[in-house]
Amino acid sequence: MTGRGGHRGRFITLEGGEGVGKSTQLALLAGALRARGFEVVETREPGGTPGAEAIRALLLSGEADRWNPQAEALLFAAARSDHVARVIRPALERGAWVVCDRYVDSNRAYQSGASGLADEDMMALHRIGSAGLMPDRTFLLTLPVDQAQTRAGARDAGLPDRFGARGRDFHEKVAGAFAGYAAREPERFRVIDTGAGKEEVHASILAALADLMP
Ligand SMILES: Nc1ncnc2c1ncn2[C@@H]1O[C@H](COP(=O)(O)OP(=O)(O)O)[C@@H](O)[C@H]1O
Ligand SMILES: Cc1cn([C@H]2C[C@H](O)[C@@H](COP(=O)(O)OP(=O)(O)O)O2)c(=O)[nH]c1=O
Repeated sequence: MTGRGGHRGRFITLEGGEGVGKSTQLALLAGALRARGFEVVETREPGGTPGAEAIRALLLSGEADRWNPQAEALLFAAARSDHVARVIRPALERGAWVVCDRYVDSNRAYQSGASGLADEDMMALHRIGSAGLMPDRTFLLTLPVDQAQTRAGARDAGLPDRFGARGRDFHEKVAGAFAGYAAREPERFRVIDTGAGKEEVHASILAALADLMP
């Protein structure tokens, strides 16, 4: 999509399990892109619009079994549909860069890879809800599950949400599913280990965006 001045907006997503460093890296990346003079829209899923934030509250609070996996998948796709239509597409059309904390690959990894639904069904929901809009680049941030849980535990002061509260096996399945998608789509994905310091990880992410810079 080409904005005014001929600059094409880019759509970047950060994916990975809880506590791997997505929000930290999103803020650093947005700052670096702004320093290069781009308009940058920082956003997250589920959420990013009033309607999608309302759905987020339904999804992340309450009992572990509040929703069955099918209902959960539909709610995430509904939140994404509103977010894409009201925020992401308009931003890309005016030539902005959009950096988003989680997107459809989270739907695939959590509701399909770890909860047993079919990946093709998640992609079908994405086609219906969001015309299948895919990112230009997806960073899969990786860290061993126990280290990520330690980081998330320190951040959340021992109060995890409905997903964070699931067991280690669930989070291992999520990580395995993400790795599988990244291996199958090497053009779109870059896998970044976040065991190093924040600035070092940030530098790796910027280097892995060089081919998309105008
Ligand atoms: N490279 C890093 N090294 C050490 N701690 C980090 C690093 N990146 C993030 N953290 C810390 O780990 C916690 C989880 O990071 P966060 O960015 O919130 O993860 P996510 O958004 O993936 O859940 C935060 O307290 C953050 O400050
Ligand atoms: C976007 C999305 C998120 N999720 C889950 C992953 C997270 O556990 C939760 C969002 O919580 P969030 O607090 O944003 O994640 P993090 O702890 O990584 O900062 O929702 C899905 O299961 N499917 C999806 O499509």
